[in-house]
Amino acid sequence: MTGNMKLKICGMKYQDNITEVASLQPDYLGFIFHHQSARHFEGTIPQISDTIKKVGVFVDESIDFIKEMFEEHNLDCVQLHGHESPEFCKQLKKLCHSEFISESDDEMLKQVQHDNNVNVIKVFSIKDTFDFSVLEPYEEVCDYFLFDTKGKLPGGNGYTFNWSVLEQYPSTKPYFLSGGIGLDQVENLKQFQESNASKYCYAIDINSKFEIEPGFKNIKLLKEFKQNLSFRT
Ligand SMILES: O=C(O)c1ccccc1NCC(=O)[C@H](O)[C@H](O)COP(=O)(O)O
Repeated sequence: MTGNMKLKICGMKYQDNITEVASLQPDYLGFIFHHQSARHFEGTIPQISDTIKKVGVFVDESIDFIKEMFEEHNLDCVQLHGHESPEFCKQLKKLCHSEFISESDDEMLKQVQHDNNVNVIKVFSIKDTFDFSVLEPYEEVCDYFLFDTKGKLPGGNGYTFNWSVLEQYPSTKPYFLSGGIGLDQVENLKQFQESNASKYCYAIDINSKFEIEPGFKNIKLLKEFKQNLSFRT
């Protein structure tokens, strides 16, 4: 079934480019807070539509650093690309824009904090096979899974994995499909969307295949991609 997925554009770096990409109305924009990445984000995120969720991408960072970036950039989601444990995700789930949830008895306060809570996206890298049992301890402590291609780098490797592995997906948790997705994958994506493997595929995540240079996105290619695949609004 086409037209039923959200779109995340990851690895945003430059102010004007962020504004231009945001005008295409993706559902998510990703900012990488990892110094070793060529897409490492510094500075201020310009004002963008409230309908676009801001995702902070982290690799084995401390809770304190994630919390600092979450507040400074008013992030909606935290994407964990390293070896973060289920316990770490559980701690992060408590993150919200007021403060960490206290053991308050005030139901109203709890509700407000709940609405402000971060969405945790835990990343797993796949090549040709994947042991899905590793997902089990994360089921209760994150909101989405993201499946990326295993490569030399923690992310942004620029090539796809064997999506048919996802036919064995044992969970009902919505997931992001990522890794090397470009215009050349449009036909494969349409086929994937028709297959059982995509039943819980919630969003498509794109990055390096739409760049003029690392972090600088090609608007023309992005428009073409959006036109070729209809996304859920
Ligand atoms: O893109 C990076 O440089 C990066 C570095 C470290 C951690 C994560 C990173 N990217 C996160 C993403 O969500 C990418 O969109 C994902 O890895 C797919 O990238 P690509 O293969 O280039 O489409």
